[in-house]
Amino acid sequence: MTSQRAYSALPDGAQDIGKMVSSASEKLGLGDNQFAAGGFQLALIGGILAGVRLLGSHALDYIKKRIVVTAEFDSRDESYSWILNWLSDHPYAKKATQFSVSTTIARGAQKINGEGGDGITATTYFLPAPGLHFFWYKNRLLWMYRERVRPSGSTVATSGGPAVENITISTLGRSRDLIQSLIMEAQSKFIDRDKARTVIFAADQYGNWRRTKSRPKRPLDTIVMDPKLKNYIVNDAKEFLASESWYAERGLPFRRGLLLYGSPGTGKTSFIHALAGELGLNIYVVNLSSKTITDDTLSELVSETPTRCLLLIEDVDAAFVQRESKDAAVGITFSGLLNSVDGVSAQEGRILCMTTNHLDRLDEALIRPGRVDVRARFGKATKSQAQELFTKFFPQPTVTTAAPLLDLKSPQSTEAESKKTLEKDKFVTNEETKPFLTEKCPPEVAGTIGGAPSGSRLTKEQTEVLAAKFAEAIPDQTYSIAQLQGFLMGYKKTPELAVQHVDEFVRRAGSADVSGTAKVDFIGDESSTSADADKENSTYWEGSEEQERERKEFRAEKERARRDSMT
Ligand SMILES: Nc1ncnc2c1ncn2[C@@H]1O[C@H](COP(=O)(O)OP(=O)(O)OP(=O)(O)O)[C@@H](O)[C@H]1O
Repeated sequence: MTSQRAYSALPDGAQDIGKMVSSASEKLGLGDNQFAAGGFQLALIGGILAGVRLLGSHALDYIKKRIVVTAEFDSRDESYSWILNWLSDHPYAKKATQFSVSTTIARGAQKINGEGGDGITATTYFLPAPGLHFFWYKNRLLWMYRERVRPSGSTVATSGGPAVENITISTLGRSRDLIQSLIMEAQSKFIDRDKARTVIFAADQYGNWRRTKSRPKRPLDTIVMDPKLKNYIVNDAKEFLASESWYAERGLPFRRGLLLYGSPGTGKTSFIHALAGELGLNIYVVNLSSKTITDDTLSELVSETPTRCLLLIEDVDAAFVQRESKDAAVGITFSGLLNSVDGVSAQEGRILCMTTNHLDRLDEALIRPGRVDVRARFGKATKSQAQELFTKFFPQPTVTTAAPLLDLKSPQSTEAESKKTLEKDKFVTNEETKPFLTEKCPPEVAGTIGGAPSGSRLTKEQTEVLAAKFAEAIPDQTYSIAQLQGFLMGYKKTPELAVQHVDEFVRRAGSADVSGTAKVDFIGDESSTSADADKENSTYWEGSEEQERERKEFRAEKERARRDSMT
């Protein structure tokens, strides 16, 4: 009775609940025990109120779903970058009083640097700060909520990683069309941004792909190499990308493997960049020597590459040389690598490009047909390639009248003249050019080899004469293109001086320790490869016999060591 009286102070609805609870406790025979009855009643009231609240929030949720459309974006997903990029361009972001300033468009662990700008300072993005924002889109009011949350759980991808961000964009109504069109617009704006560029992704320490930079697409014709080999690889890759159904009909995994091998500085990486540009693919780079990469992260990374991309593993031999030298910190195993590149989770439609300076150090299993379909050897510059490099380095002029060539026979006048030119144009020199020039170099100019400024003062014919002289002085297949380019960098505006000093460069390089670089490489031609291609059902651009013999000896030695260790 006491408790019934106490309920009279409560509002009508709650009084009724109180009375019902009280009579229930009496029916249960708890009325005499004040403590038991009180506890029971409190528990029952709490339960009923929680139920009412739950029902209320469900009802609210239900109503919200009927009248509000919401899209959610998670910073771990690519779509988050589309939205941030879109928002940074929206008039609201430009006048929002609560905004965050960023030089990157970050999506969780992945950062998209503010590319562009003036090339010195990064582009700055102004974004609505975390919290609630209202803005207009196509004459409709939208609201956005941006928040930062700590990732829950500890998957490989998120453990210890930075905070995750969420954005929700909502509007009144029942149709998704408006928000969908916003998303499509954001996506195409984002894609357009990268159309003329090759985007490079690398694995970060959390096992996520992280966008590291984007570069203007490198034109294929800036790569000096055997044109037959160049065309072969490009056409092969194009044909591959267009043959998805052919692979599907035969039940073959839709993947292609490419191995580029040869001395350092012969253009393997540069060619891959140009190839990616030509195919319109982005590059995903894996560094096997990285201490944070394990079999699991590699497999996860490979499976997370997009369906069309170029997966690049540079210096593929390096990780396993370190492994053999018992560097316990290297977390990748050879079988882990094999499983990742051709395991079930490996993405379809990707071109795997591997590079190495030491073909002979690669395990046969890694480069067997199916994993590597095309092998291409990159050799030292032939005379004609040296000539081509020279003409590409000093681009064809727009001038039609011949300028007087600098007097090559009068070193004093040419040195003085070149100094004058160089005052305006500082540059770095490599070892070969040090004796002549010691200035600082501007960043590489995209689209030209090495960065020689366009609009030379010489005519095409004059440049060609100099190029022929340059090639004459360069011994065949002795220097890498990078070495020759390094030398030419010292004479960005004075091709005559380059020709004047080329003999000295050759003499110096000859007297320096160039063991290993003086060895003659060659780029095989198509005819010399057909036998191997038939034999191994794969297209090979083979190296010299000597290299092949070295490889066989190396394999035999490895086999002997394996057998010895078993006995
Ligand atoms: N064949 C080439 N055509 C045009 N440029 C080249 C060529 N070879 C080298 N270079 C230039 O030399 C530099 C180094 O080239 P690159 O990194 O592509 O060589 P690499 O063969 O991948 O070397 P490494 O084996 O050491 O990685 C770049 O600036 C590139 O522009």
